[in-house]
Amino acid sequence: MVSKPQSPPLSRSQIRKNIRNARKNLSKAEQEQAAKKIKVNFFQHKNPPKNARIGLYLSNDGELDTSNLIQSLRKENHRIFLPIIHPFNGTSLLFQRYEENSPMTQNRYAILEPKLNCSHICPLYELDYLLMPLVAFDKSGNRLGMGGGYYDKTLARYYREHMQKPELIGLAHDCQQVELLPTEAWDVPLQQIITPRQFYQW
Ligand SMILES: Nc1nc2c(c(=O)[nH]1)N(C=O)[C@@H](CNc1ccc(C(=O)N[C@@H](CCC(=O)O)C(=O)O)cc1)CN2
Ligand SMILES: Nc1ncnc2c1ncn2[C@@H]1O[C@H](COP(=O)(O)OP(=O)(O)OP(=O)(O)O)[C@@H](O)[C@H]1O
Repeated sequence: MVSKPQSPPLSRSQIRKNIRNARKNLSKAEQEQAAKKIKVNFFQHKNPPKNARIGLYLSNDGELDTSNLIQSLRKENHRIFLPIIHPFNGTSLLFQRYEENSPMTQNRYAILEPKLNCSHICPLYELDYLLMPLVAFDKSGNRLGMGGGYYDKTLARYYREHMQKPELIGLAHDCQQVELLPTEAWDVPLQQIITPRQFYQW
């Protein structure tokens, strides 16, 4: 039998482009549904410790909307932290407390982040969970991000020093799953991924 010619595997940048388009094409109604389901799914599978410290993100570029989840976590007295692009090295992330009245500013990608206040920064190893944005994920928990390497660089430094906390959890739409991602040495795989439909754990 003649086997079908295989198309070459897509590159990281091609996958990034395709999946960014797919999630940007989700309708407003689909985004709202997804935001509600992710909240339900989170509390179904995770039982945060009392007054947990949770790293999160504010959605951009069709990412899964975290606003419902943030509201519910706050109601239960958990503490939310958002990424700030490091003011000195510009290549890694700091996590700063995000409250309802926190002063905010736009970063270089026009994403809102808390205005730097060193006394509100939480060291990574004191976060219980880090809920991370991603562009694509595969069946092994590999993660492809926006291409800045911010999370990879932040976690690489951290991983050399600490191992236990935080739990690394990706949040994504179901359409962001791909069969196999081409990986790089610096990629930090996720331990769990929550989508509106599924909970994956490795
Ligand atoms: N919501 C959210 N916040 C986040 C991240 C994220 O992925 N999502 N990040 C995760 O690391 C960091 C920011 N990383 C980003 C990297 C690239 C682009 C981006 O839009 N790039 C443009 C080109 C921008 C330019 O250079 O002008 C593009 O690719 O179209 C956005 C965020 C920190 N905060
Ligand atoms: N631990 C690291 N040390 C040094 N450079 C790194 C490290 N991690 C990533 N990089 C650099 O960052 C660049 C972007 O990496 P990559 O494409 O994996 O980012 P990403 O995972 O898509 O983005 P992000 O983590 O911000 O969501 C790469 O070209 C790589 O050279």
